[in-house]
Amino acid sequence: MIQLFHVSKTYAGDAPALKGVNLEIEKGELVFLTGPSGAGKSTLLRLLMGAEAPTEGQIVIAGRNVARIRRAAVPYLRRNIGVVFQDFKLIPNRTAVDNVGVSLEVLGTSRREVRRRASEALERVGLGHKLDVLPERLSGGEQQRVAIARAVVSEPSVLLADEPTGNLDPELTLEVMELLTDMSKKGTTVVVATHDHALLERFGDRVVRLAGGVVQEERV
Ligand SMILES: Nc1ncnc2c1ncn2[C@@H]1O[C@H](COP(=O)(O)OP(=O)(O)OP(=O)(O)O)[C@@H](O)[C@H]1O
Repeated sequence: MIQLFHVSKTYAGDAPALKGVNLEIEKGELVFLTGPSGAGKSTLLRLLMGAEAPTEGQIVIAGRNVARIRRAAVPYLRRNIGVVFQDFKLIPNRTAVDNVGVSLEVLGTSRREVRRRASEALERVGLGHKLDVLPERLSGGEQQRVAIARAVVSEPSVLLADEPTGNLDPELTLEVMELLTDMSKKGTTVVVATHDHALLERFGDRVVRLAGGVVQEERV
């Protein structure tokens, strides 16, 4: 599902953030990306989502080369790759269902269809009873689940998450991880960057450790 061939990324004037990374991730795998601060985890996720291009190498997602980002590839990436970040920023004056619908609206889906699919996505994350609630009335874990629903509403084949449980207490962390595990079991390829060793111990089928931009160790 995801293949990286000799991928390097150098920001102007700096030492490389990634150096010759080779990686293959199968459909439905749940992969943790870990390593010390500055190791290149976020850089790797940004390359996968097409937010940046690698300096060298090829990145193939679902058979499509995304390394050379052209405008034409952006809608394809939006549909096929869902993204969740630690500072997931919901729109404060829009309800849960409207927050989730945003990514469909930009794809030109009709209003009725947006509502139907956004409601379904919220049901999947256990928030079917909070469709019309504003973010400020939701707990931290519920807000994070809305962000996950927003990331998966277009049924992407790949879900990328950067420290998705960084702001959550242990109980909510568990809740979010169980949700991500469940999605991978249903066929979504999930890549999670995290520093949290407890998560790796408990959920990590596969751990890719980065240090200084190089893949150091892999546990499968
Ligand atoms: N936009 C940028 N411009 C210049 N250098 C950058 C940029 N983004 C990242 N870097 C550099 O690339 C290297 C890797 O950073 P990256 O954010 O990928 O690490 P990380 O493993 O995600 O770290 P953390 O765990 O702290 O989030 C660092 O040396 C960082 O300073």
